Amino acid sequence: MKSVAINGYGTIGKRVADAVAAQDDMKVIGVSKTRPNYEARTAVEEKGYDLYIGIPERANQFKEAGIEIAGTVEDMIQEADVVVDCTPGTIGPQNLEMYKKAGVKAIYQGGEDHELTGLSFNAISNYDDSYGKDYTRVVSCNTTGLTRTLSTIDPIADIKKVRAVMVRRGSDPSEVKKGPINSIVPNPPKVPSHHGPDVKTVMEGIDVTTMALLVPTTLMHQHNIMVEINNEIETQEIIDALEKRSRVLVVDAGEGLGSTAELMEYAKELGRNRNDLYEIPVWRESINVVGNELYYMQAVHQESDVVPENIDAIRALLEMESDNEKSIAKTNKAMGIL
Ligand SMILES: NC(=O)C1=CN([C@@H]2O[C@H](COP(=O)(O)OP(=O)(O)OC[C@H]3O[C@@H](n4cnc5c(N)ncnc54)[C@H](O)[C@@H]3O)[C@@H](O)[C@H]2O)C=CC1
Ligand SMILES: O=C(OP(=O)(O)O)[C@H](O)COP(=O)(O)O
Repeated sequence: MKSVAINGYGTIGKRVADAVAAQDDMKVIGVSKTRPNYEARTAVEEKGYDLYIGIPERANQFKEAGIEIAGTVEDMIQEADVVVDCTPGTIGPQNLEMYKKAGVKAIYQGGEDHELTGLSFNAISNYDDSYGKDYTRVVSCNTTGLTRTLSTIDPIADIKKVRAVMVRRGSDPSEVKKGPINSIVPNPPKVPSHHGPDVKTVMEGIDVTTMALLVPTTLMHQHNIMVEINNEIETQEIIDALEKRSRVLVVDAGEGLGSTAELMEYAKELGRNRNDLYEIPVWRESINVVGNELYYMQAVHQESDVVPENIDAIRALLEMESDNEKSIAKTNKAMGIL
C-alpha cells in the first residue's frame, strides 16, 4: 500500500484525493489547504482526510474556524511515497525544492511548464517514460483530451498533421470573479496556443498546431479537430477504434447529447462522484474521413479528465505496475470509468 499526499485541495486536488482513496493499492495520507474554507472543513469532517496547511502562519485561522489540522505541508510529505502537487501554477515550481529536500517523488499538473519536470505524462501515449522516475507532469485537461483521441487514431490512420480549434470554458463553476460573461475571447490571441506544443511532450514527433478561445461557460471545453492522415481508412474504422478505447466515449447528438450541457446532464445520470465525466466524449456524427482528411469534434470535462491520469502516474513513478493498460484498467474499475 503506497502513501500519497495531495498538496493543494482545490478543483483537481480534491478529486485526485477521492480517486486515490478508491484504489486498493494506495492510500491518502494527507491533503493540504491554505485557507479554512468549506473545502478544508469537508476534507476533515466529511471525508476524514488528515489536513495539513500550506502556509504555517495561518494555523490560528484554522484553529479559530474549528478545523483540526495535522501539521504543515512539510510534515505531510515526510510520510509520503509520492506527492501530487495540485497547487496553482505559480506555487508548484516553488515546491520542487521542498520535495527534493524531503526525497519525495512528485507529480505536477498541466498548469506547470513541461520544463519544470522535463517529463510529461499521459497514460495511453507515454506511460513508460515516467516509469520509476522522480518527477512528472500530467498534461492539462485539454492536452489530455487531444492526446487520448489522437493516440487512438494514429496507429490505424498514421497521422501526418493535426490542426485544432479549442473552445475553452471561461472559468470553473466556483470562480465567480473570472469571465468572460458576454464575449468570445481569443485566448491566447497568438497562435499556437500551448496545447499543440504540449501534445508533443507526450506524443513524440506529432505535427500539431492549435488555436484557442474562451467562451462564457463553466463546464466543459470543446475541440474541433482536423487531421491529415497517410493511410486510406474508412470513417467506420475510426469510430470502431474510438469505441474500443476506454476513457473515450463515442456519443450521439441525435440521442440528446448534442451539447456540452447535455453531456454534463448525462454524467449526472451515470451517478458519478461530483457528476464527473472522466471520459472524452466524441460526437459520432462529427467523425468523417474525406479523402486524406479526418474531421471530428469532442468535449472535455475540465475538472475530471486528468484525475485517472494522476492515478496511473502514481503507479508509473512508484513502479507499482509496468503495463500501462493494466494500470488504466485497474484505475477505471475502481472509479467506474467506461
Ligand atoms: N481547473 C481545471 O480545469 C484544471 C486545472 N488543472 C491544473 O491543476 C492545477 C490546480 O488547478 P485547480 O485545482 O483548478 O486550482 P484551484 O485553485 O482550484 O486549487 C488550488 C489549491 O491549491 C491551494 N494552494 C494555494 N497555494 C498553496 C500553497 N502554497 N500550498 C498548498 N496549497 C496551496 C489552494 O488553496 C487550492 O486549494 C493547476 O496546475 C491547473 O492548471 C489541470 C486540468 C484542469
Ligand atoms: O488546463 C486547463 O485548461 P488549458 O488546457 O486550456 O490550459 C484547465 O482547464 C485549467 O485552465 P486555467 O488555467 O485557465 O484555469
